[in-house]
Amino acid sequence: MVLGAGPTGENVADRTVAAGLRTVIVEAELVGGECSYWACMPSKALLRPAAALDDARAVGGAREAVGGGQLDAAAVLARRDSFTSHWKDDGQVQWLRDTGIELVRGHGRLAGVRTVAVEADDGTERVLTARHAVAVCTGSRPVLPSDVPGLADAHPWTNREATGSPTVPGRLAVVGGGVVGVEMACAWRALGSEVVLLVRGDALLPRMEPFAGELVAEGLRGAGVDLHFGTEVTSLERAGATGPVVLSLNDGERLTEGERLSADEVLYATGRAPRTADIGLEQVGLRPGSWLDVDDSCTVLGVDGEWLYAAGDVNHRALLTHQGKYQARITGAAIAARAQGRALDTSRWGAHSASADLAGAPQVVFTQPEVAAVGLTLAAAERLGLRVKAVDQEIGDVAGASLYADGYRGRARVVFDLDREVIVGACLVGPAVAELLHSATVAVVGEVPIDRLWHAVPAYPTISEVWLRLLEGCRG
Ligand SMILES: Cc1cc2nc3c(=O)[nH]c(=O)nc-3n(C[C@H](O)[C@H](O)[C@H](O)COP(=O)(O)OP(=O)(O)OC[C@H]3O[C@@H](n4cnc5c(N)ncnc54)[C@H](O)[C@@H]3O)c2cc1C
Ligand SMILES: NC(=O)c1ccc[n+]([C@@H]2O[C@H](COP(=O)([O-])OP(=O)(O)OC[C@H]3O[C@@H](n4cnc5c(N)ncnc54)[C@H](O)[C@@H]3O)[C@@H](O)[C@H]2O)c1
Repeated sequence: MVLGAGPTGENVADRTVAAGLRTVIVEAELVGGECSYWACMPSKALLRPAAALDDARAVGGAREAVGGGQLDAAAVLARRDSFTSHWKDDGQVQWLRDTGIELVRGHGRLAGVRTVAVEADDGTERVLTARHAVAVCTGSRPVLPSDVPGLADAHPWTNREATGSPTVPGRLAVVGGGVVGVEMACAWRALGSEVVLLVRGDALLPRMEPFAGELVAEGLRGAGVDLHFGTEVTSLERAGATGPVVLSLNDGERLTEGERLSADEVLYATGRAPRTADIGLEQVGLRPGSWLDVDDSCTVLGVDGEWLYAAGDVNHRALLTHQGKYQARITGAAIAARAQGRALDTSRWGAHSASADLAGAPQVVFTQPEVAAVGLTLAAAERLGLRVKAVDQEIGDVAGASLYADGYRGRARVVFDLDREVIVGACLVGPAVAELLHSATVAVVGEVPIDRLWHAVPAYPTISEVWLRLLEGCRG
Protein backbone atom coordinates (compact mmCIF):
# COMPACT_ATOMS: atom_id res chain seq x y z
CA MET A 1 0.00 0.00 0.00
CA VAL A 2 1.28 3.45 -0.90
CA LEU A 3 0.34 6.63 0.98
CA GLY A 4 0.54 9.65 -1.34
CA ALA A 5 0.33 9.65 -5.13
CA GLY A 6 3.03 12.19 -5.97
CA PRO A 7 5.80 11.21 -8.39
CA THR A 8 7.40 9.06 -5.68
CA GLY A 9 4.26 7.19 -4.65
CA GLU A 10 3.27 6.59 -8.26
CA ASN A 11 6.66 5.05 -8.98
CA VAL A 12 6.67 2.82 -5.89
CA ALA A 13 3.26 1.54 -6.99
CA ASP A 14 4.44 1.04 -10.55
CA ARG A 15 7.38 -1.07 -9.35
CA THR A 16 5.37 -3.23 -6.93
CA VAL A 17 2.68 -3.88 -9.56
CA ALA A 18 5.45 -4.79 -12.03
CA ALA A 19 6.72 -7.28 -9.43
CA GLY A 20 3.28 -8.89 -9.34
CA LEU A 21 2.05 -7.42 -6.05
CA ARG A 22 -1.49 -6.08 -5.73
CA THR A 23 -1.07 -2.37 -5.00
CA VAL A 24 -3.38 0.30 -3.58
CA ILE A 25 -2.44 3.99 -3.60
CA VAL A 26 -4.11 6.51 -1.28
CA GLU A 27 -4.31 10.17 -2.31
CA ALA A 28 -5.82 13.11 -0.43
CA GLU A 29 -5.60 15.75 -3.18
CA LEU A 30 -4.54 15.34 -6.82
CA VAL A 31 -2.88 12.24 -8.26
CA GLY A 32 0.49 13.54 -9.45
CA GLY A 33 1.36 15.40 -6.25
CA GLU A 34 2.99 18.76 -5.61
CA CYS A 35 5.44 18.29 -8.48
CA SER A 36 2.80 18.12 -11.20
CA TYR A 37 0.53 20.95 -10.06
CA TRP A 38 2.40 23.39 -7.77
CA ALA A 39 6.13 22.78 -8.13
CA CYS A 40 8.34 21.38 -10.90
CA MET A 41 5.99 21.41 -13.88
CA PRO A 42 4.32 24.82 -13.52
CA SER A 43 7.52 26.52 -12.37
CA LYS A 44 9.46 25.22 -15.34
CA ALA A 45 6.60 26.14 -17.66
CA LEU A 46 6.84 29.70 -16.31
CA LEU A 47 10.64 29.80 -16.70
CA ARG A 48 11.11 28.22 -20.11
CA PRO A 49 9.71 31.09 -22.26
CA ALA A 50 12.06 33.57 -20.56
CA ALA A 51 15.04 31.30 -21.26
CA ALA A 52 13.99 30.89 -24.90
CA LEU A 53 13.72 34.66 -25.31
CA ASP A 54 17.12 35.22 -23.66
CA ASP A 55 18.67 32.57 -25.90
CA ALA A 56 17.33 34.29 -29.01
CA ARG A 57 18.52 37.69 -27.77
CA ALA A 58 22.03 36.29 -27.26
CA VAL A 59 22.48 35.38 -30.93
CA GLY A 60 23.12 38.05 -33.55
CA GLY A 61 20.53 37.73 -36.32
CA ALA A 62 17.95 36.10 -34.05
CA ARG A 63 18.30 39.10 -31.71
CA GLU A 64 17.09 41.42 -34.45
CA ALA A 65 14.11 39.15 -35.15
CA VAL A 66 12.80 39.21 -31.56
CA GLY A 67 13.75 42.86 -31.00
CA GLY A 68 13.02 44.37 -27.61
CA GLY A 69 9.66 42.65 -27.19
CA GLN A 70 8.50 41.33 -23.84
CA LEU A 71 6.99 37.94 -23.06
CA ASP A 72 3.27 37.59 -23.72
CA ALA A 73 2.37 36.96 -20.08
CA ALA A 74 -1.16 35.74 -20.81
CA ALA A 75 0.18 33.20 -23.30
CA VAL A 76 2.85 32.03 -20.84
CA LEU A 77 0.25 31.58 -18.08
CA ALA A 78 -2.05 29.70 -20.48
CA ARG A 79 0.82 27.37 -21.48
CA ARG A 80 1.57 26.85 -17.76
CA ASP A 81 -2.08 25.93 -17.20
CA SER A 82 -1.90 23.30 -19.91
CA PHE A 83 1.16 21.74 -18.21
CA THR A 84 -0.83 21.37 -14.99
CA SER A 85 -3.77 19.92 -16.95
CA HIS A 86 -5.73 22.85 -15.46
CA TRP A 87 -5.20 21.24 -12.02
CA LYS A 88 -7.20 18.15 -12.95
CA ASP A 89 -5.77 14.68 -12.50
CA ASP A 90 -7.84 12.67 -15.00
CA GLY A 91 -4.77 11.81 -17.09
CA GLN A 92 -2.81 10.53 -14.10
CA VAL A 93 -5.82 8.58 -12.80
CA GLN A 94 -6.08 6.92 -16.21
CA TRP A 95 -2.37 6.01 -15.98
CA LEU A 96 -3.00 4.35 -12.59
CA ARG A 97 -5.86 2.41 -14.15
CA ASP A 98 -3.78 1.35 -17.17
CA THR A 99 -0.94 0.27 -14.88
CA GLY A 100 -3.20 -1.80 -12.63
CA ILE A 101 -2.84 0.35 -9.50
CA GLU A 102 -5.98 0.74 -7.35
CA LEU A 103 -6.73 4.30 -6.24
CA VAL A 104 -8.42 5.14 -2.93
CA ARG A 105 -9.15 8.82 -2.51
CA GLY A 106 -8.95 10.33 0.96
CA HIS A 107 -6.62 11.24 3.79
CA GLY A 108 -4.66 8.21 4.98
CA ARG A 109 -3.35 7.62 8.50
CA LEU A 110 -1.32 4.72 9.82
CA ALA A 111 -3.55 2.77 12.18
CA GLY A 112 -1.32 -0.14 13.21
CA VAL A 113 1.00 -2.68 11.66
CA ARG A 114 0.57 -2.62 7.83
CA THR A 115 -2.76 -0.86 8.37
CA VAL A 116 -3.99 2.48 7.03
CA ALA A 117 -7.31 4.18 7.79
CA VAL A 118 -8.52 6.36 4.93
CA GLU A 119 -10.92 9.20 5.64
CA ALA A 120 -12.85 10.22 2.54
CA ASP A 121 -14.03 13.80 1.89
CA ASP A 122 -17.53 12.87 3.10
CA GLY A 123 -16.07 11.77 6.46
CA THR A 124 -16.51 8.03 5.92
CA GLU A 125 -13.58 5.85 6.90
CA ARG A 126 -12.18 2.73 5.31
CA VAL A 127 -9.50 0.59 6.94
CA LEU A 128 -7.03 -1.18 4.65
CA THR A 129 -4.45 -3.77 5.71
CA ALA A 130 -1.54 -4.56 3.43
CA ARG A 131 -0.16 -8.06 3.06
CA HIS A 132 3.47 -6.96 2.78
CA ALA A 133 4.26 -3.27 3.14
CA VAL A 134 3.19 0.35 3.48
CA ALA A 135 5.23 3.05 1.73
CA VAL A 136 4.78 6.59 3.05
CA CYS A 137 5.29 9.07 0.19
CA THR A 138 3.43 12.08 1.56
CA GLY A 139 6.00 14.65 0.46
CA SER A 140 6.60 18.05 2.01
CA ARG A 141 4.86 21.37 2.59
CA PRO A 142 6.22 24.92 2.70
CA VAL A 143 7.47 26.07 6.07
CA LEU A 144 7.02 29.69 7.11
CA PRO A 145 8.67 31.38 10.08
CA SER A 146 6.37 31.36 13.12
CA ASP A 147 7.77 34.47 14.79
CA VAL A 148 7.08 37.23 12.24
CA PRO A 149 4.17 39.46 13.33
CA GLY A 150 1.49 39.91 10.69
CA LEU A 151 2.71 37.13 8.43
CA ALA A 152 -0.45 35.00 8.47
CA ASP A 153 -2.73 38.03 7.96
CA ALA A 154 -0.61 39.16 5.02
CA HIS A 155 -1.68 35.99 3.15
CA PRO A 156 1.80 35.28 1.81
CA TRP A 157 2.32 33.29 -1.32
CA THR A 158 3.87 29.86 -0.92
CA ASN A 159 4.96 27.66 -3.81
CA ARG A 160 1.30 27.01 -4.63
CA GLU A 161 0.43 30.64 -5.44
CA ALA A 162 3.90 31.32 -6.88
CA THR A 163 3.46 28.59 -9.47
CA GLY A 164 -0.31 28.83 -9.91
CA SER A 165 -1.15 32.55 -9.87
CA PRO A 166 -3.59 33.45 -12.68
CA THR A 167 -2.26 37.03 -12.83
CA VAL A 168 1.09 38.80 -12.75
CA PRO A 169 1.52 40.90 -9.60
CA GLY A 170 2.74 44.43 -10.16
CA ARG A 171 5.24 44.22 -7.29
CA LEU A 172 6.42 40.93 -5.79
CA ALA A 173 8.65 40.59 -2.73
CA VAL A 174 10.39 37.22 -2.45
CA VAL A 175 11.82 36.06 0.87
CA GLY A 176 14.53 33.37 0.72
CA GLY A 177 17.53 32.88 -1.53
CA GLY A 178 17.22 29.12 -2.05
CA VAL A 179 16.08 27.35 -5.20
CA VAL A 180 12.40 28.33 -5.04
CA GLY A 181 13.30 31.96 -4.27
CA VAL A 182 15.69 32.43 -7.18
CA GLU A 183 13.59 30.52 -9.71
CA MET A 184 10.40 32.36 -8.87
CA ALA A 185 12.14 35.76 -8.75
CA CYS A 186 13.49 35.02 -12.22
CA ALA A 187 10.14 33.84 -13.60
CA TRP A 188 7.94 36.66 -12.31
CA ARG A 189 10.48 39.33 -13.23
CA ALA A 190 10.48 37.99 -16.79
CA LEU A 191 6.68 38.11 -16.77
CA GLY A 192 6.74 41.80 -15.88
CA SER A 193 6.61 42.03 -12.07
CA GLU A 194 8.87 44.40 -10.20
CA VAL A 195 10.68 41.89 -7.98
CA VAL A 196 12.59 42.45 -4.74
CA LEU A 197 14.50 39.41 -3.46
CA LEU A 198 15.22 39.53 0.28
CA VAL A 199 17.96 37.21 1.47
CA ARG A 200 18.83 36.72 5.12
CA GLY A 201 22.37 35.47 4.47
CA ASP A 202 25.10 36.82 2.23
CA ALA A 203 24.74 34.46 -0.75
CA LEU A 204 22.20 32.80 -3.04
CA LEU A 205 22.01 29.00 -3.31
CA PRO A 206 24.27 28.51 -0.28
CA ARG A 207 24.46 24.70 -0.65
CA MET A 208 26.11 24.98 -4.07
CA GLU A 209 29.56 26.13 -5.22
CA PRO A 210 29.87 29.85 -4.32
CA PHE A 211 30.27 30.94 -7.96
CA ALA A 212 26.81 29.51 -8.74
CA GLY A 213 25.09 31.94 -6.38
CA GLU A 214 27.31 34.79 -7.60
CA LEU A 215 26.48 34.25 -11.27
CA VAL A 216 22.77 33.79 -10.55
CA ALA A 217 22.82 37.02 -8.51
CA GLU A 218 24.44 38.77 -11.45
CA GLY A 219 21.80 37.33 -13.80
CA LEU A 220 18.92 38.38 -11.57
CA ARG A 221 20.30 41.89 -11.14
CA GLY A 222 20.86 42.13 -14.90
CA ALA A 223 17.19 41.22 -15.40
CA GLY A 224 16.15 44.01 -13.04
CA VAL A 225 15.56 42.09 -9.79
CA ASP A 226 16.28 44.26 -6.74
CA LEU A 227 18.42 41.92 -4.66
CA HIS A 228 19.20 42.50 -0.98
CA PHE A 229 21.43 40.37 1.23
CA GLY A 230 21.63 40.48 5.01
CA THR A 231 17.96 41.46 5.16
CA GLU A 232 15.28 40.05 7.45
CA VAL A 233 11.56 40.76 7.42
CA THR A 234 10.59 41.75 10.95
CA SER A 235 6.84 42.26 10.41
CA LEU A 236 4.20 42.53 7.70
CA GLU A 237 0.97 44.42 7.37
CA ARG A 238 -1.62 43.95 4.63
CA ALA A 239 -4.01 46.85 4.00
CA GLY A 240 -7.43 45.17 3.84
CA ALA A 241 -7.95 41.84 2.11
CA THR A 242 -6.52 42.82 -1.25
CA GLY A 243 -4.47 45.95 -0.58
CA PRO A 244 -0.69 46.08 -0.73
CA VAL A 245 1.43 44.48 1.93
CA VAL A 246 4.01 46.55 3.77
CA LEU A 247 7.13 44.73 4.97
CA SER A 248 9.26 46.10 7.79
CA LEU A 249 12.85 45.14 7.37
CA ASN A 250 15.93 44.73 9.42
CA ASP A 251 17.96 45.87 6.52
CA GLY A 252 21.62 45.21 5.83
CA GLU A 253 21.39 47.49 2.81
CA ARG A 254 18.98 50.39 2.57
CA LEU A 255 15.71 49.87 0.74
CA THR A 256 12.98 52.25 -0.33
CA GLU A 257 10.97 54.22 2.24
CA GLY A 258 13.59 53.86 4.95
CA GLU A 259 13.23 50.32 6.15
CA ARG A 260 9.76 49.61 4.79
CA LEU A 261 8.87 48.05 1.53
CA SER A 262 5.50 47.88 -0.19
CA ALA A 263 4.50 45.01 -2.48
CA ASP A 264 1.33 43.56 -3.98
CA GLU A 265 2.31 40.01 -3.02
CA VAL A 266 4.99 38.46 -0.84
CA LEU A 267 6.34 34.97 -1.53
CA TYR A 268 7.86 33.02 1.32
CA ALA A 269 10.38 30.56 -0.12
CA THR A 270 11.94 29.57 3.19
CA GLY A 271 12.18 25.80 2.98
CA ARG A 272 10.05 22.69 3.49
CA ALA A 273 8.65 20.59 6.33
CA PRO A 274 7.51 16.95 6.11
CA ARG A 275 3.83 16.18 5.59
CA THR A 276 3.71 13.84 8.55
CA ALA A 277 1.80 15.82 11.20
CA ASP A 278 -1.43 13.92 10.66
CA ILE A 279 -0.55 10.51 9.21
CA GLY A 280 -0.81 8.43 12.39
CA LEU A 281 2.92 8.21 13.13
CA GLU A 282 2.11 7.94 16.84
CA GLN A 283 0.39 4.60 16.07
CA VAL A 284 3.76 3.11 15.10
CA GLY A 285 5.84 4.76 17.83
CA LEU A 286 7.15 7.69 15.76
CA ARG A 287 6.82 11.42 16.39
CA PRO A 288 4.15 13.21 14.35
CA GLY A 289 5.54 16.02 12.21
CA SER A 290 9.04 14.55 11.96
CA TRP A 291 11.01 13.66 8.84
CA LEU A 292 11.05 9.88 8.47
CA ASP A 293 14.52 8.45 9.03
CA VAL A 294 15.24 5.58 6.69
CA ASP A 295 18.14 3.31 5.83
CA ASP A 296 19.49 3.11 2.26
CA SER A 297 16.68 0.72 1.24
CA CYS A 298 14.16 3.38 2.40
CA THR A 299 12.98 1.14 5.24
CA VAL A 300 11.86 3.35 8.15
CA LEU A 301 14.16 3.13 11.16
CA GLY A 302 12.67 2.55 14.60
CA VAL A 303 9.70 0.42 13.45
CA ASP A 304 9.92 -3.35 13.86
CA GLY A 305 9.11 -5.86 11.17
CA GLU A 306 10.54 -4.15 8.05
CA TRP A 307 7.09 -3.36 6.66
CA LEU A 308 7.17 0.46 6.73
CA TYR A 309 9.00 2.39 4.03
CA ALA A 310 9.34 6.12 3.34
CA ALA A 311 10.46 7.57 0.02
CA GLY A 312 10.65 11.01 -1.59
CA ASP A 313 10.69 14.37 0.17
CA VAL A 314 9.27 12.86 3.37
CA ASN A 315 12.56 11.11 4.22
CA HIS A 316 14.60 14.31 3.72
CA ARG A 317 17.41 12.56 1.80
CA ALA A 318 17.13 14.72 -1.33
CA LEU A 319 14.11 16.96 -1.98
CA LEU A 320 14.01 16.41 -5.73
CA THR A 321 11.49 14.65 -7.93
CA HIS A 322 14.03 12.51 -9.77
CA GLN A 323 15.62 11.36 -6.50
CA GLY A 324 12.15 10.54 -5.14
CA LYS A 325 11.48 8.46 -8.23
CA TYR A 326 14.88 6.79 -7.86
CA GLN A 327 14.13 5.99 -4.20
CA ALA A 328 10.77 4.66 -5.40
CA ARG A 329 12.48 2.18 -7.71
CA ILE A 330 14.75 1.07 -4.86
CA THR A 331 11.80 0.87 -2.43
CA GLY A 332 9.68 -1.11 -4.89
CA ALA A 333 12.55 -3.54 -5.45
CA ALA A 334 13.06 -3.93 -1.67
CA ILE A 335 9.34 -4.54 -1.05
CA ALA A 336 9.25 -7.13 -3.84
CA ALA A 337 12.41 -8.88 -2.63
CA ARG A 338 11.13 -9.14 0.94
CA ALA A 339 7.71 -10.30 -0.28
CA GLN A 340 9.41 -13.06 -2.25
CA GLY A 341 11.69 -14.02 0.65
CA ARG A 342 14.86 -12.82 -1.09
CA ALA A 343 17.71 -11.08 0.75
CA LEU A 344 18.30 -7.41 0.05
CA ASP A 345 21.51 -6.16 -1.54
CA THR A 346 22.13 -2.97 0.44
CA SER A 347 25.82 -2.70 -0.41
CA ARG A 348 26.91 0.66 -1.91
CA TRP A 349 25.34 0.85 -5.40
CA GLY A 350 23.45 -2.40 -4.65
CA ALA A 351 19.97 -3.05 -6.09
CA HIS A 352 18.35 -2.10 -2.79
CA SER A 353 20.45 0.89 -1.80
CA ALA A 354 19.65 4.47 -2.78
CA SER A 355 23.37 5.25 -2.73
CA ALA A 356 23.12 8.08 -5.26
CA ASP A 357 21.10 10.27 -2.86
CA LEU A 358 24.26 11.04 -0.98
CA ALA A 359 26.95 10.58 -3.63
CA GLY A 360 25.44 11.67 -6.92
CA ALA A 361 22.10 13.49 -6.77
CA PRO A 362 21.96 15.91 -9.70
CA GLN A 363 20.08 19.21 -9.58
CA VAL A 364 19.29 21.91 -12.11
CA VAL A 365 18.27 25.41 -11.07
CA PHE A 366 16.38 26.81 -14.04
CA THR A 367 17.36 30.47 -13.69
CA GLN A 368 19.23 32.58 -16.24
CA PRO A 369 22.00 31.51 -16.10
CA GLU A 370 21.13 27.89 -15.35
CA VAL A 371 22.95 26.00 -12.61
CA ALA A 372 23.57 22.27 -12.98
CA ALA A 373 25.31 20.41 -10.20
CA VAL A 374 25.95 16.85 -9.08
CA GLY A 375 27.86 15.20 -6.25
CA LEU A 376 30.04 17.07 -3.79
CA THR A 377 31.04 20.70 -3.73
CA LEU A 378 34.67 21.43 -2.98
CA ALA A 379 33.73 22.47 0.56
CA ALA A 380 31.66 19.32 1.14
CA ALA A 381 34.43 17.05 -0.15
CA GLU A 382 36.94 18.77 2.15
CA ARG A 383 34.56 18.41 5.09
CA LEU A 384 34.49 14.67 4.39
CA GLY A 385 38.28 14.62 4.59
CA LEU A 386 38.83 13.75 0.93
CA ARG A 387 42.08 14.83 -0.72
CA VAL A 388 40.64 16.80 -3.63
CA LYS A 389 41.41 19.61 -6.00
CA ALA A 390 39.00 21.90 -7.82
CA VAL A 391 39.43 22.44 -11.55
CA ASP A 392 37.70 25.58 -12.85
CA GLN A 393 37.04 26.57 -16.43
CA GLU A 394 35.30 29.52 -18.09
CA ILE A 395 32.74 27.86 -20.36
CA GLY A 396 32.75 30.83 -22.76
CA ASP A 397 36.28 29.87 -23.91
CA VAL A 398 34.85 26.80 -25.64
CA ALA A 399 33.95 27.14 -29.35
CA GLY A 400 30.54 25.53 -28.90
CA ALA A 401 29.63 28.03 -26.19
CA SER A 402 30.66 31.03 -28.24
CA LEU A 403 28.48 29.74 -31.07
CA TYR A 404 25.59 29.13 -28.68
CA ALA A 405 25.50 32.72 -27.39
CA ASP A 406 27.45 35.87 -28.27
CA GLY A 407 29.61 36.68 -25.25
CA TYR A 408 28.60 33.41 -23.52
CA ARG A 409 29.22 33.78 -19.81
CA GLY A 410 29.48 30.72 -17.59
CA ARG A 411 31.78 28.70 -15.43
CA ALA A 412 32.39 25.03 -14.69
CA ARG A 413 34.08 23.28 -11.81
CA VAL A 414 34.85 19.66 -11.21
CA VAL A 415 36.04 18.35 -7.85
CA PHE A 416 38.70 15.71 -8.44
CA ASP A 417 39.58 13.05 -5.88
CA LEU A 418 43.38 12.85 -6.05
CA ASP A 419 43.57 9.47 -4.33
CA ARG A 420 40.94 7.58 -6.31
CA GLU A 421 41.47 9.63 -9.50
CA VAL A 422 37.74 10.07 -10.08
CA ILE A 423 35.48 13.12 -10.23
CA VAL A 424 33.31 13.40 -7.10
CA GLY A 425 31.45 16.59 -7.94
CA ALA A 426 30.66 18.98 -10.77
CA CYS A 427 28.95 22.34 -11.06
CA LEU A 428 28.19 24.10 -14.33
CA VAL A 429 26.69 27.56 -14.60
CA GLY A 430 25.64 29.20 -17.86
CA PRO A 431 23.04 29.12 -20.61
CA ALA A 432 21.93 25.61 -21.63
CA VAL A 433 24.12 23.73 -19.16
CA ALA A 434 21.18 21.65 -17.88
CA GLU A 435 21.55 19.17 -20.71
CA LEU A 436 25.27 18.73 -19.94
CA LEU A 437 24.55 17.56 -16.44
CA HIS A 438 23.92 13.93 -17.18
CA SER A 439 27.47 13.53 -18.52
CA ALA A 440 28.73 14.71 -15.13
CA THR A 441 26.29 12.43 -13.30
CA VAL A 442 27.55 9.41 -15.26
CA ALA A 443 31.15 10.37 -14.42
CA VAL A 444 30.40 10.82 -10.70
CA VAL A 445 28.03 7.88 -10.15
CA GLY A 446 30.01 5.61 -12.47
CA GLU A 447 33.22 6.61 -10.63
CA VAL A 448 34.81 6.58 -14.07
CA PRO A 449 38.62 6.72 -13.74
CA ILE A 450 40.14 9.85 -15.25
CA ASP A 451 42.26 7.67 -17.60
CA ARG A 452 39.08 6.28 -19.14
CA LEU A 453 37.17 9.60 -19.15
CA TRP A 454 40.04 10.89 -21.28
CA HIS A 455 38.63 8.74 -24.09
CA ALA A 456 35.06 10.10 -23.78
CA VAL A 457 35.26 12.59 -26.63
CA PRO A 458 32.76 15.48 -26.70
CA ALA A 459 31.48 16.42 -30.14
CA TYR A 460 32.78 19.57 -31.82
CA PRO A 461 31.58 22.31 -31.58
CA THR A 462 29.35 21.74 -28.54
CA ILE A 463 29.43 23.28 -25.07
CA SER A 464 30.37 19.79 -23.84
CA GLU A 465 33.91 20.43 -25.07
CA VAL A 466 34.37 22.14 -21.72
CA TRP A 467 35.06 18.59 -20.52
CA LEU A 468 38.37 18.56 -22.45
CA ARG A 469 39.70 21.51 -20.45
CA LEU A 470 38.34 20.12 -17.18
CA LEU A 471 39.99 16.73 -17.74
CA GLU A 472 43.30 18.38 -18.65
CA GLY A 473 43.05 20.26 -15.37
CA CYS A 474 42.43 17.05 -13.42
CA ARG A 475 45.47 15.38 -14.96
CA GLY A 476 47.77 18.41 -14.89
C1 LIG B 1 8.32 25.54 -6.52
C2 LIG B 1 9.02 24.20 -6.56
C3 LIG B 1 9.67 23.81 -7.71
C4 LIG B 1 10.31 22.59 -7.76
N1 LIG B 1 10.98 22.25 -8.90
C5 LIG B 1 11.63 21.08 -8.97
C6 LIG B 1 12.32 20.71 -10.14
O1 LIG B 1 12.39 21.46 -11.13
N2 LIG B 1 12.94 19.50 -10.17
C7 LIG B 1 12.90 18.66 -9.10
O2 LIG B 1 13.48 17.59 -9.18
N3 LIG B 1 12.24 18.99 -7.96
C8 LIG B 1 11.61 20.18 -7.87
N4 LIG B 1 10.93 20.50 -6.74
C9 LIG B 1 10.85 19.52 -5.64
C10 LIG B 1 9.72 18.51 -5.95
O3 LIG B 1 8.50 19.18 -6.11
C11 LIG B 1 9.61 17.48 -4.84
O4 LIG B 1 10.87 16.91 -4.59
C12 LIG B 1 8.64 16.37 -5.25
O5 LIG B 1 7.35 16.88 -5.46
C13 LIG B 1 8.58 15.28 -4.17
O6 LIG B 1 7.72 14.27 -4.59
P1 LIG B 1 6.96 13.36 -3.53
O7 LIG B 1 6.19 12.35 -4.32
O8 LIG B 1 7.90 12.88 -2.51
O9 LIG B 1 5.96 14.35 -2.79
P2 LIG B 1 4.75 15.24 -3.37
O10 LIG B 1 4.96 15.64 -4.78
O11 LIG B 1 4.60 16.33 -2.35
O12 LIG B 1 3.49 14.29 -3.31
C14 LIG B 1 2.98 13.83 -2.07
C15 LIG B 1 1.54 13.42 -2.27
O13 LIG B 1 1.06 12.81 -1.08
C16 LIG B 1 -0.26 13.26 -0.82
N5 LIG B 1 -0.52 13.12 0.61
C17 LIG B 1 0.10 13.76 1.62
N6 LIG B 1 -0.40 13.33 2.81
C18 LIG B 1 -1.35 12.42 2.52
C19 LIG B 1 -2.21 11.62 3.31
N7 LIG B 1 -2.18 11.67 4.66
N8 LIG B 1 -3.08 10.79 2.70
C20 LIG B 1 -3.12 10.72 1.35
N9 LIG B 1 -2.31 11.45 0.55
C21 LIG B 1 -1.45 12.27 1.12
C22 LIG B 1 -0.24 14.70 -1.28
O14 LIG B 1 -1.56 15.16 -1.52
C23 LIG B 1 0.60 14.60 -2.55
O15 LIG B 1 -0.19 14.33 -3.67
C24 LIG B 1 10.29 21.73 -6.64
C25 LIG B 1 9.63 22.11 -5.47
C26 LIG B 1 9.01 23.33 -5.43
C27 LIG B 1 8.30 23.74 -4.16
N1 LIG C 1 14.96 23.11 -9.79
C1 LIG C 1 14.91 22.36 -8.71
O1 LIG C 1 15.52 21.31 -8.62
C2 LIG C 1 14.09 22.81 -7.54
C3 LIG C 1 13.32 23.95 -7.63
C4 LIG C 1 12.63 24.36 -6.51
C5 LIG C 1 12.68 23.62 -5.34
N2 LIG C 1 13.42 22.50 -5.30
C6 LIG C 1 13.53 21.75 -4.03
O2 LIG C 1 12.60 22.22 -3.09
C7 LIG C 1 13.23 22.38 -1.84
C8 LIG C 1 12.70 23.60 -1.17
O3 LIG C 1 13.19 24.80 -1.79
P1 LIG C 1 13.25 26.15 -0.98
O4 LIG C 1 13.89 27.16 -1.84
O5 LIG C 1 11.92 26.42 -0.38
O6 LIG C 1 14.17 25.77 0.25
P2 LIG C 1 15.73 25.91 0.46
O7 LIG C 1 16.02 25.21 1.71
O8 LIG C 1 16.49 25.56 -0.77
O9 LIG C 1 15.95 27.49 0.64
C9 LIG C 1 15.29 28.21 1.64
C10 LIG C 1 16.12 29.45 1.96
O10 LIG C 1 15.35 30.26 2.82
C11 LIG C 1 16.19 30.74 3.86
N3 LIG C 1 15.34 30.96 5.04
C12 LIG C 1 14.85 30.05 5.90
N4 LIG C 1 14.10 30.64 6.85
C13 LIG C 1 14.12 31.96 6.58
C14 LIG C 1 13.53 33.08 7.19
N5 LIG C 1 12.80 32.98 8.29
N6 LIG C 1 13.75 34.30 6.63
C15 LIG C 1 14.50 34.42 5.54
N7 LIG C 1 15.09 33.38 4.91
C16 LIG C 1 14.90 32.17 5.43
C17 LIG C 1 17.21 29.65 4.08
O11 LIG C 1 18.37 30.20 4.63
C18 LIG C 1 17.43 29.12 2.66
O12 LIG C 1 18.48 29.75 1.99
C19 LIG C 1 14.72 22.44 -2.08
O13 LIG C 1 15.37 21.59 -1.18
C20 LIG C 1 14.92 22.00 -3.49
O14 LIG C 1 15.66 20.81 -3.56
C21 LIG C 1 14.13 22.09 -6.37
